[in-house]
Amino acid sequence: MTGPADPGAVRLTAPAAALPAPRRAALERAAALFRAVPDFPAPGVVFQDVTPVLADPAALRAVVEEMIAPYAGRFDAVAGLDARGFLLAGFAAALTDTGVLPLRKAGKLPVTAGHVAYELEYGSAALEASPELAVPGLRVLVLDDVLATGGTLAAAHELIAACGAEVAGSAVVLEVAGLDGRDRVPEALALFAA
Ligand SMILES: O=P(O)(O)OC[C@H]1O[C@H](OP(=O)(O)OP(=O)(O)O)[C@H](O)[C@@H]1O
Ligand SMILES: Nc1ncnc2[nH]cnc12
Repeated sequence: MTGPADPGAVRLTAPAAALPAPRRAALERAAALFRAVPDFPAPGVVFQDVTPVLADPAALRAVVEEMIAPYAGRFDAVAGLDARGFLLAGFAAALTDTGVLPLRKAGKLPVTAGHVAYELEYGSAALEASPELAVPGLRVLVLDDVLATGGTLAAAHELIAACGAEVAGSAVVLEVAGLDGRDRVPEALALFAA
């Protein structure tokens, strides 16, 4: 059972709240699918696991379509952030006839065009991009599952700019409250909050 006292409770946030009833129902269903995992990957962290949402066909489609809707016609490629962002970006690219640009954790790509280090809730990391991102003026939509401290998304924005491309917009499935991620990327769309 969820409620205000449940630290893992997920709620649908605006602008999705203003949607037609069937779409809103699909998103409400998605909200109920998140799995909150206490003390993962470190004590005190309530990890918001989006995997059950990705495994549900109706929820997955509703979520991805809502993430890309505000940016329709305004991006040339979709960047997915390592690792769950890859899955969202692949679906979004297929829906919009665009390509995928994986922004990977450092050391995974054979050839890199940029490298940006950052901090997150439970450690530090770095993102790298392939040379396909280094196209001046390329308009890139950035997708990820979770916005927490905002370190990852801010690093992605920095990496895209450093490669000469442009951030067309950013969207995450869920924003974790209380970690000030919104302060770092105020323009990012978040469909849900916890
Ligand atoms: O807003 P932030 O504090 O930067 O946190 C958000 C990031 O943290 C999680 O990934 P994680 O780095 O754990 O990587 P993973 O996909 O390899 O699990 C999540 O998928 C986001 O990418
Ligand atoms: N609480 C959290 N849940 C999922 N991903 C995260 N990344 C950073 N904090 C997170």
